[in-house]
Amino acid sequence: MSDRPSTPLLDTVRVPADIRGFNRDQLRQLADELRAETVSAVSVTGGHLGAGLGVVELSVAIHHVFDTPRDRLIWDVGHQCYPHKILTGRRERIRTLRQKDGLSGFTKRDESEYDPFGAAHSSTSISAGLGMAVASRLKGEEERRVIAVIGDGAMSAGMAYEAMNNAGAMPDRLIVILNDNDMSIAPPTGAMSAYLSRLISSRSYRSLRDIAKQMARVFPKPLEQAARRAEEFARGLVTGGTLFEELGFYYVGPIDGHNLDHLLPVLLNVRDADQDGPVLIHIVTQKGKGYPPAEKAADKYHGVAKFDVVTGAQVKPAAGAPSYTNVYADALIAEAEHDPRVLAVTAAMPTGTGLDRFGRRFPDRVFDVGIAEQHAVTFAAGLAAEGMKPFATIYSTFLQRAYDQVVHDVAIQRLPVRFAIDRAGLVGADGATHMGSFDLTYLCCLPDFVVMAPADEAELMHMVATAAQIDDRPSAVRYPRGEGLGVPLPARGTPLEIGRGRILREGTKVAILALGSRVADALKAGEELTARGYSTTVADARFAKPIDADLVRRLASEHEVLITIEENAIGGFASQVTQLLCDGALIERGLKLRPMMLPDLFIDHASPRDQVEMAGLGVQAIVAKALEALGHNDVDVVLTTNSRA
Ligand SMILES: Cc1ncc(C[n+]2csc(CCOP(=O)(O)OP(=O)(O)O)c2C)c(N)n1
Ligand SMILES: CC(=O)[C@@H](O)[C@H](O)COP(=O)(O)O
Ligand SMILES: [Mg+2]
Repeated sequence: MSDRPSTPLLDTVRVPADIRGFNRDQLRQLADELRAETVSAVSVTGGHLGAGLGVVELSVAIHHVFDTPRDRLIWDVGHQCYPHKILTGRRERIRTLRQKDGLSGFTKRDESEYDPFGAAHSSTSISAGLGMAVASRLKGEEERRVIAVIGDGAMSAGMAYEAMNNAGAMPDRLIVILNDNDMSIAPPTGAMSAYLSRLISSRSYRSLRDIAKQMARVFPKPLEQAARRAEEFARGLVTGGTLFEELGFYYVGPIDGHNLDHLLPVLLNVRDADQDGPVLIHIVTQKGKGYPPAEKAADKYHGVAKFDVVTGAQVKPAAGAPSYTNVYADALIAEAEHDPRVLAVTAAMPTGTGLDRFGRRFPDRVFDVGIAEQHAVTFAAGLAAEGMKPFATIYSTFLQRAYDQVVHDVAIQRLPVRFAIDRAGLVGADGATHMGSFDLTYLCCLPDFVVMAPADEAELMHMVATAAQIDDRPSAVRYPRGEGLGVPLPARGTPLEIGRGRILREGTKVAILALGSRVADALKAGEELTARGYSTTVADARFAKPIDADLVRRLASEHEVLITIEENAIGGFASQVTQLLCDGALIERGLKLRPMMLPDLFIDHASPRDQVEMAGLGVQAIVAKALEALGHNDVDVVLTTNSRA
């Protein structure tokens, strides 16, 4: 039995086809129930709330008007899709959101036919939608609509403009709904955001009559009675070209995205018009709409922990060690106090990266460039070319988008951009799309890059100080999501010798050379192995590139088994180590080398602890790996020490 609250209309909805015959009053009631159900579900799972609350009416309206899943509906980013999931056959599982084996927090193709395109990184919807529209035309399909819903924040990214530039010159019918809530995760920045605000304030909301007039002008075949009547008034009405019209879109709006009386006729008209070319419907909504604690919060409850529905109070984690993010911010502040050239760049993630903290201390030295990772990197390259010390502070997963900029604009020119890569490794509930699995691979292959990973938060401070001093080439420090280990912190980091690791525990038979977030578990595994009679050395590599060649050679020549371990996919740290050992022929001399890394699969949402186990990188897995190398096959490792993953 489900513990979901009973809701009279929502209970009758299993799939969107069930609401196609609803009248407006029923749709309004459905929207109210859907909002309450969304709040109730997220209160027990945590997750992205504010964005979904802002598109409740839109979700109802789209599924009422369009023939989903035959018509394709793409949610940009996908973090606003919980109401959509509830309406599309996933209500029974909605309280499993973001948990192991539960529903994803984003749209996902293999989860439902109502999710025709997966997302989680922003600003992909117009491109994907255009591809689908063109495919539909080429296949000769009849009347398949494609709808892309994109937020004002996502509209700040280059990909959205690349897609509009393409779509505006194509004959294909693509319906883009710009969901403008004047929010990104933080308040939006940039000239486009200011333009949208001006567009809204210069036109205010369209009245129904205004909308009808505008539609009559835009679409030659207005189907609604209201629109037909309004057509008479519409002749000669010139609304002035918006940027979108200049790009070849039919622009409709701005309209109140919470008002079904306005949304429904507009969507119906757009659905039935036989107009060629793309349409952009500009709707204005409120992030967090209808749930007072979210409406009042500065972040509109973008992402929340579990919370009390009545008060909105979120469950606070027990006070623990400071997060890597905050330690990074403090370390950067400490560097910036000593050097006015230290600057920080974020791509729309000021809170997630800790740069809001830095910005409170140095408001003129932090740059939020919007959801624009590619630009962020090349902007930082420009700063570095002029002698500044930019810290491009970007989540590992989002830096993927800017890879050519990292290679072409930074690395080839040896520009000393400092990459502070947050959320490196396993990230938990956001799942496969947000894993920081690849940064070591994609950075360590670049000539001359310095790549560091701290074993704890004090090490992070030292690595930030090291990066601040590296003036002749690019460098990166990658660190995990969440809390540090609670070690004492200096007021300011001390620069490290580049390419030098450190021994943390001396042994004779097994050596574990660990990087970054895996060092702590490596130490526990070393303790366990030693307790079992296999004297174990544990070393912290500190640098994934350049690796400490002396240390690696020493570990390889003095031990029977050498394990490397990192929270990254193949091609990262281990690849550097094996290359060195192959060159030195140490492997041929009988070394049992066992590289441990993330497995060759995309790891879905689960708790970080579960993910470490799923990845086979926990304490038990390390111990088992060593025992297997020593010839003990099929060992079922039960830890004898206090070591836990
Ligand atoms: C490429 C990329 N960079 C950063 C993010 C992090 N991110 C997720 S949602 C979001 C804000 C999106 O704002 P908007 O599109 O307006 O949606 P809203 O939350 O306001 O509904 C950001 C920056 C991301 N998902 N993808
Ligand atoms: C949707 C999105 O991309 C962000 O909201 C992301 O989920 C934030 O992740 P953190 O919680 O790790 O900051
Ligand atoms: Mg927004």
